[in-house]
Amino acid sequence: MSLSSIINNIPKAELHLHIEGSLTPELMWRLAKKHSVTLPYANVEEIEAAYNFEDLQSFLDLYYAGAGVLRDEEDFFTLMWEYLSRCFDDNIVHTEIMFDPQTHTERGISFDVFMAGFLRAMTKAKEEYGISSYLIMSFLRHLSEDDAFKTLEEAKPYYEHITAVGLDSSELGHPPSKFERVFKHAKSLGFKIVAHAGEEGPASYIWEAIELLDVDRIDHGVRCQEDDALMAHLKEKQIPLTVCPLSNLKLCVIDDMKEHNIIELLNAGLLVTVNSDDPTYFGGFLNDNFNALHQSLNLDEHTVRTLAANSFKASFLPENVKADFIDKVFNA
Ligand code: HPA
Ligand SMILES: [Zn+2]
Repeated sequence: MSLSSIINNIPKAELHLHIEGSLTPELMWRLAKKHSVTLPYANVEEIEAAYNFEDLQSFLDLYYAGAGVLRDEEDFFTLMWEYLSRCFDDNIVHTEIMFDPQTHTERGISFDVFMAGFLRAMTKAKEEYGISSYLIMSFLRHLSEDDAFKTLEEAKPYYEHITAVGLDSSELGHPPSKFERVFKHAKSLGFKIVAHAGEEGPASYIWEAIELLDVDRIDHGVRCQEDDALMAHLKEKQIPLTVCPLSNLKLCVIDDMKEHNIIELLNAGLLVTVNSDDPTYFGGFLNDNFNALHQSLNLDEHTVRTLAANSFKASFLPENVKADFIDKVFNA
């Protein structure tokens, strides 16, 4: 079997995916028409052509603008349903999905609207595809900690549907320490904790996420290699890194996929996983990320299976469920 078929056929989990970053240009166009929103593009091709980024911020500007077409429950349902259908195609059997409530509440769209749409699609995907999915509520780090506290409070009726709390958006200048109190509170409520750190920001932000936010996983984390003591700590504690290769390339964190350090991190004993981040903006879903790594770094079959097994190991699934999937990864 070719490596690409193995990539397709083995069961996988995705742990770093922003649902707003799975909005296809076609859906953006359709919803803009539906709600009479004027986009700065003449057609779908122009939307696609605009996806050339020089850094994280240049992407985030388009990403937040694009999310502006999401207005009613049906829109959020369709967004989630299209992503979960794509998971089915890629043989993703479990996914832990980030959503940015403040992107919507700031526009006057309440939790009741987007949560109803998300949860309806997630239930349907479980029934029709057998895909399990968890939600990670992410705070926007360019906003204040008070705003994050307010968001955590607004989410109260939905706590049972939210597994973890995360931190995303513009990293530089917004270190994890800015959110120490709200994450302490979220942890006391029983949420798992994740945070983007070490994507554009320095290794010290990864330390802060570990020491001040008490994270269960680091999102990205690829700059950990700049600090030997941090590498040793990540290895010893097996704190997972949810790495996103095509995202790193598109946002110029690396200049060439051949430079990607994911395999070096794996070989150094770190628990790394492969993820798509914002697939419709970065040019590929999960299997595309595996294939891009394979093309540039020449992965072997054992490495692919190890990365897929890591996706379950690093997930928030119950231990017995993880073990069953890991078994399947090595026998599929
Ligand atoms: O890669 C990312 N980094 C930070 N914030 C984000 N929000 C969506 N994607 C990202
Ligand atoms: Zn991300």
